Amino acid sequence: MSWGSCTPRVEVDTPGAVGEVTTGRGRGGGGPGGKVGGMSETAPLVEVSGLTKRYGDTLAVDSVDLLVQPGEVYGFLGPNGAGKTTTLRILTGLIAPTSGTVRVLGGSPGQARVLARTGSMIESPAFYPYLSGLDNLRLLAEYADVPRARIQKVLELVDLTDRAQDRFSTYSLGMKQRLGVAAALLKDPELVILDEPTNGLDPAGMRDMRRLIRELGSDGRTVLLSSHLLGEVQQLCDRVGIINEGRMIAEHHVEELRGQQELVIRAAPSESARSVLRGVLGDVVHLYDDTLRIKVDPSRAAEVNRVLVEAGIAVSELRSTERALEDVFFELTTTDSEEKADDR
Ligand SMILES: Nc1ncnc2c1ncn2[C@@H]1O[C@H](COP(=O)(O)OP(=O)(O)OP(=O)(O)O)[C@@H](O)[C@H]1O
Repeated sequence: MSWGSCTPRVEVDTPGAVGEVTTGRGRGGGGPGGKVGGMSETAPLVEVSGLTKRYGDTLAVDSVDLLVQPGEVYGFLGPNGAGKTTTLRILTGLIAPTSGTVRVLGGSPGQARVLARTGSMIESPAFYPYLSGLDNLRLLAEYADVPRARIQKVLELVDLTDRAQDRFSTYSLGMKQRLGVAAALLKDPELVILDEPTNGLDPAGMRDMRRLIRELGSDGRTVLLSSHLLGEVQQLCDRVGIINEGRMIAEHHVEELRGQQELVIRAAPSESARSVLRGVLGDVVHLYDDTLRIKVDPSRAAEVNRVLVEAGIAVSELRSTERALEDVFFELTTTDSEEKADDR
């Protein structure tokens, strides 16, 4: 867990790693009259270019580019081990990248003036178990020079006021996570970075956390969160970056991803149908089990039907569908989608 500048217990595997990771290229960084480091109001809050992190032979993050714009809720989506936490740890100054350019709020990650405007929860919250939630927050507030009145405010925000006097060790996982978010919000940050905030929570805990994140987003704050849950990102985020094996494989508005329509066809023999349609439409045609999925405008349904019928193929079903983010992710992270057809 990281609180940016207000934690006494940050996890740093490269001491002094912060601050020296930018080249000063910064699209939003150089001009006068901005918020932090001369950053203008409309400049991206997070700018990452060619970010790479290597651990020995493991390439945890591989040439990642990422822009997070002010006021958006950005979802960083990927399976376990994709490189999400490593990227977020770099953005919060906990570790240094091997190479690449990183600017956060117009400055370098980990710079005091950047940390003062960033709240983060990376991995599991780490609090003193024998202290109450309130006392844990008091310690952090003192460390970060935050007025005590703010503590009550953040406890209300995360709906923990009633349990604030109880020991941290008695909290449920959901409450622990919410206290983590409360700590991240202590400094009233412009940018909130949350690593898998619903991880390990039961359905009620997930619901509460999502509600909280929505509130943060609608409050004008910029939120960057990671998740391996497609539905979650779909519900919460404006834009999503999809990362797999360290590489960013797509970055889209959620609506763009979800909104892409396709035709779903059942036809026999299905292999022949795929060959015929690929001959006409190219590699937008995919066969999963015995179902063909074609990424074309649904208005081409009649044409597709005619092509198949003229080739002597019997069409038993032809409909258009909006792709779920899950389908998009599956496709993007599958090198040969037909080989993996059995998984569907
Ligand atoms: N300190 C480290 N030393 C060696 N390898 C590491 C270290 N931290 C991460 N890795 C490796 O880097 C890769 C990316 O890990 P990372 O934790 O960033 O993935 P993730 O997308 O956050 O996964 P998860 O959802 O499981 O947390 C993995 O192969 C991981 O084993």
